[in-house]
Amino acid sequence: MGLKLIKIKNLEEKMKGIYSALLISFDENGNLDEKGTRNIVRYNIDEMKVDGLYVGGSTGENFMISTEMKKRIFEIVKDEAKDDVKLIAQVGSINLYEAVELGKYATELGYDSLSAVTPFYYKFDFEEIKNYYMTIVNETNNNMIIYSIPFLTGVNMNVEQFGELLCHDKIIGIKFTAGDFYLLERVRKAFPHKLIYAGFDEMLLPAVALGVDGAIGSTYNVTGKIAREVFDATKAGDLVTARERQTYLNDIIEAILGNGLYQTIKEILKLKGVDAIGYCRLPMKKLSTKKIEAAKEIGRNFL
Ligand SMILES: CC(=O)N[C@H](C=O)[C@@H](O)[C@H](O)[C@H](O)CO
Ligand SMILES: CC(=O)C(=O)O
Repeated sequence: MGLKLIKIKNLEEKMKGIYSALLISFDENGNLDEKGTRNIVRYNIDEMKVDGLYVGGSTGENFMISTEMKKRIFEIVKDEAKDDVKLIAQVGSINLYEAVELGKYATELGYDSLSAVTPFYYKFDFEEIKNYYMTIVNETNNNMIIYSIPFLTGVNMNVEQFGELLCHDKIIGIKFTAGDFYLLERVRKAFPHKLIYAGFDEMLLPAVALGVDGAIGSTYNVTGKIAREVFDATKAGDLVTARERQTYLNDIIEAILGNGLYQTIKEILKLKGVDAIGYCRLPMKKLSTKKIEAAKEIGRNFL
């Protein structure tokens, strides 16, 4: 094996596993609750036993906050997590200058890899998308994980296009948040040494069956241990256990989605004793008193 391949394989080994897409605590006026956010970080590491944190994702309400606040979040999460777990900083933005600035910032803080959502809103063509990733990688010299989430961005890439990005050494993987398992399998086969993370928690089992290296999800902030059971059982070929655990996980996810995704997970964290304020940023709404009660009920019943 060539030296380069060994290096890539070592990195891939280290970055595998279950990552929470980190929730951030905000107060009622949308200010960052730093102490609460630190407590969520600790809960993920100490109680959910995750292998890593994905910071600044959809779950981090990242697209609704200022550059300065994004930087502060990267800073306090690194300060709290230290080197306990792997850290991925999602820096993607349709303002490429912001993405580069954040990428440099997170790289200096010591984040293990960057990730960037495919640029969205305008219909960027593939040449533009490729230029976006190459710019971030070249300016930061950090690793990059492509964040593909077509149901929110409208950006669909095919195997050839993923391949054009993944052939770059620094582009180490994909966070694949889609239900297109044919595409997932084709990418897996074409790039056996790249990292693929499953993005939909409710479809973890089939993604692991197809050979993903890890998973990044919002619900793992509170279901991390169940996710690991699904992951391990599927890998071990124990499909009876894997399905039973995925079904249990999906009962929880269905209830959470029905009550308000991020708001409900934040309420469950509080129920679990995590001292965080736990509002979401506008325009995301507050839970009604009834829904707060329902969120607690989900936590009490399942977790
Ligand atoms: C938009 C969003 O939050 N996506 C997450 C990951 O990509 C998932 O973890 C989902 O939240 C989860 O699978 C529930 O649908
Ligand atoms: C993985 C996910 O939920 C996120 O982007 O935050």
